[in-house]
Amino acid sequence: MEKIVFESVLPEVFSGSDNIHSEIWRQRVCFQRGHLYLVEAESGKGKSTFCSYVTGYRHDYSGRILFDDVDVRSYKTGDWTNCRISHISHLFQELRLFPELTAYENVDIKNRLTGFKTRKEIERWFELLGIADKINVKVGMMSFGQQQRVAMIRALAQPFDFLLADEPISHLDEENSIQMGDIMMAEATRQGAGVIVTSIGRHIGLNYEKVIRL
Ligand SMILES: Nc1ncnc2c1ncn2[C@@H]1O[C@H](COP(=O)(O)OP(=O)(O)OP(=O)(O)O)[C@@H](O)[C@H]1O
Repeated sequence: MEKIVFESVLPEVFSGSDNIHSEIWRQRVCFQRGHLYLVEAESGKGKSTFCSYVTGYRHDYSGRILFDDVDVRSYKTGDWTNCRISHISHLFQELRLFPELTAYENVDIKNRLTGFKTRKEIERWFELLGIADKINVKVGMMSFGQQQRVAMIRALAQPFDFLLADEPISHLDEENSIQMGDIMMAEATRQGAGVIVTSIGRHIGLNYEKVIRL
């Protein structure tokens, strides 16, 4: 997939509001593969809603969302499944890890769908993110910041054309944020993928090509 286009999209929840000043809602915006975007907004403006539309978990909007000129309203369940396995990866704001599985199992359960990364490569990410000692610990026993790092590793353990990172560093210190940004961009560059980071204010210091106010 080369591009994602939002055309006059407006979430139903905002349909009664005349007071919308957004560079995405009701506008035309094109996200291109291989480019890096920051979507900034205050709480409640719809960052998670935006991600849910791109990943097909929600469809409560007017307007059109196009993947390479195809309106995603025509997508069937199988199309969305294929998309999530091989084209769009999503780091959820609320992570959605399985607390009863270990950190490694959480990554492996995704990686096994495509066999994209070797165990060695995954272990290397755990090392780089400073949680190698937690690899066999149940996620329910880890801090939120540690879980955030596991969720990023899981998001990277698949092929993708676009990566959506919803508030990826909300619980990380400066050093880990930088490391997370480096790892994320290294993998995105390797795959030639587009990256869309959302932020409420504090964000990873990357060379964003476009900053969009939601
Ligand atoms: N599943 C849903 N169905 C319908 N409306 C929703 C749903 N989830 C959130 N909303 C509404 O959409 C609006 C935007 O919410 P959203 O969670 O996308 O904001 P956000 O910018 O991600 O906020 P935050 O930074 O606080 O997480 C809110 O008014 C919210 O009530």
